[in-house]
Amino acid sequence: MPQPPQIVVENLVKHFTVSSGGFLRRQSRTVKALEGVSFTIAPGEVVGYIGPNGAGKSTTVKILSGILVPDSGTVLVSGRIPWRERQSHVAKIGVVFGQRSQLWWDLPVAESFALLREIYAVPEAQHAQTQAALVETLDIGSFLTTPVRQLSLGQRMRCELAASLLHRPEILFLDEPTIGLDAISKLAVREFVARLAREQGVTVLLTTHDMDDIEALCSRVLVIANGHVLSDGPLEALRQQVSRERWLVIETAQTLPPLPEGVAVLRTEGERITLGFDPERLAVAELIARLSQSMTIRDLFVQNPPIEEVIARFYQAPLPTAAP
Ligand SMILES: Nc1ncnc2c1ncn2[C@@H]1O[C@H](COP(=O)(O)OP(=O)(O)OP(=O)(O)O)[C@@H](O)[C@H]1O
Repeated sequence: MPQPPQIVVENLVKHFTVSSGGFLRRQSRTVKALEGVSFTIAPGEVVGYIGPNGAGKSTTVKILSGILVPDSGTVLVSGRIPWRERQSHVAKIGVVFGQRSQLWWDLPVAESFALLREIYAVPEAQHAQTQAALVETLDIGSFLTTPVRQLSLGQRMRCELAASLLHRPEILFLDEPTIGLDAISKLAVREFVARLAREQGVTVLLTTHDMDDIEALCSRVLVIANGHVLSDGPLEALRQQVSRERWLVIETAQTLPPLPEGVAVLRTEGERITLGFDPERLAVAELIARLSQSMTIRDLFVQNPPIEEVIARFYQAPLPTAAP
């Protein structure tokens, strides 16, 4: 039986009024950050929340975590209205904003952790146990006594993750958790989040511009643009919605013969040529056979277009017109 949703968002609307101009010619305009956003998330799901800059992602996360109040619409997180029941709500959620720190800049990491224990009123024994487990899995033991401002970004992000989980939340909101990290730190963060969801059933809503984060972690992706949800489903479904195109990459020292209709050269790098084609119009075996008739191919492989390209095309597609 499907589980009842843990997060229910219905018709969320949030507008901001921003003033511009000088003291005398002051003007104000309305920024429509969210224009009727709805979705549900089941317990234990790991959902990617993606969209171009300014789409409304952070605004959604701020409302879900009780920081912002929407103009209209309803939100229930484990049956709670986040901005009404803020205290009991924050005790059950963890939040990491990659661009901001929840740690005290001048204090050693361990002291920040101790302060968080007090803020969340976590019993000492439970705190010690959770902290020990987090220190081990995130490998942050060697800099617990270092002031936060002296940590590298990768070290700090691992501490942020630990800080957000010390009170054992059932839901984790991650806003750009891998931004600016090197490849190894990104992998460490991804692996940690995957384990958290798998082993402890923590629900994760992950906002990111990094498609590798999405591919590594999310069984489902919500796409938002201009305050509207444009798509909701597995990444593969999104790919198919945008294009059936596949790529044939060939290596050859020769020049290409005239190509069959519907096949295009996408890029040429030295002796490596990437062709785009629609497998429903022309089967890959047929394409290879036709090319091989008039040239020698040294190596070849077929691949899907990188997900970044798929998403970029999706963002460029015409947006639904807003209701007047
Ligand atoms: N406090 C605010 N005051 C005025 N406008 C705001 C405020 N917060 C957000 N906005 C505007 O609302 C829109 C949505 O912003 P939001 O931060 O939710 O986007 P985002 O999808 O998180 O973008 P990014 O990927 O760039 O982080 C933007 O146009 C932004 O400028």
